[in-house]
Amino acid sequence: MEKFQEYLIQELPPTAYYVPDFISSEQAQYLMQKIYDAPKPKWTKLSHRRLQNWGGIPHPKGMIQEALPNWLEAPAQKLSEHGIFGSKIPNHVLVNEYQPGEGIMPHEDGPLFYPTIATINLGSHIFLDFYHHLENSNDSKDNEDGDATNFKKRYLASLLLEPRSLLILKNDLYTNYLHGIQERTTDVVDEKVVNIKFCQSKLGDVLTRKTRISLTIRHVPKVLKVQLFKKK
Ligand SMILES: O=C(O)CCC(=O)C(=O)O
Ligand SMILES: [Fe+2]
Repeated sequence: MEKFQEYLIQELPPTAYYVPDFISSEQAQYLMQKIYDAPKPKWTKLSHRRLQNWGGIPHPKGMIQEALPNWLEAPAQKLSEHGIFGSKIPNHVLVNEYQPGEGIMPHEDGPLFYPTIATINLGSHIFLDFYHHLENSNDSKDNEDGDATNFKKRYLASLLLEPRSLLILKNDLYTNYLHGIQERTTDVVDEKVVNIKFCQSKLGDVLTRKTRISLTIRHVPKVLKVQLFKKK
């Protein structure tokens, strides 16, 4: 992890690292091609994004593990060599695709995962927003305001995720805060974007979203050692 020390985001609770230009344009192109080469049924369409699940489906009783394809194994391996997952090797990758105007509700990633997530960003910028948990915000009683107002009050800060960057989230920020992506087609870079010094964009820029892909790389500790089909 020492390698990434210069990319620590001091303005957020521990711990976030934002590494610009983590992969080359060629590597980005290659990953995108592999993602779009996947057969159509590999995509799960949700109402505000679509996704590909690689490595198995995480489940409280344990994930029935499938080997990662080579094109995902390589970046997963590289990340574990950096010590991002302690001694663990990532065994799960969720690919998310967002069209402009799509996003993901504020949420936490939960107990099925080792509490670290590494995200490789492709295609377009996006803002990842962080929120306090209800019990940590100043006014925990105004639940009735409705979700939108509520989240406005609980909003903490954002990271601008530019294409080819790597984001690492762990510790308190992973466990005790929510993250989400607002459903917008443009984003204005303001002082709430706390990683701007690592970005190409500048304060005041208005950024138009294009199709964005994220590779969220994780370690699922609980796996079932079952073999459904005997290998010949
Ligand atoms: O697309 C992203 O960067 C965030 C996705 C996310 O939060 C998740 O898959 O849990
Ligand atoms: Fe998440």
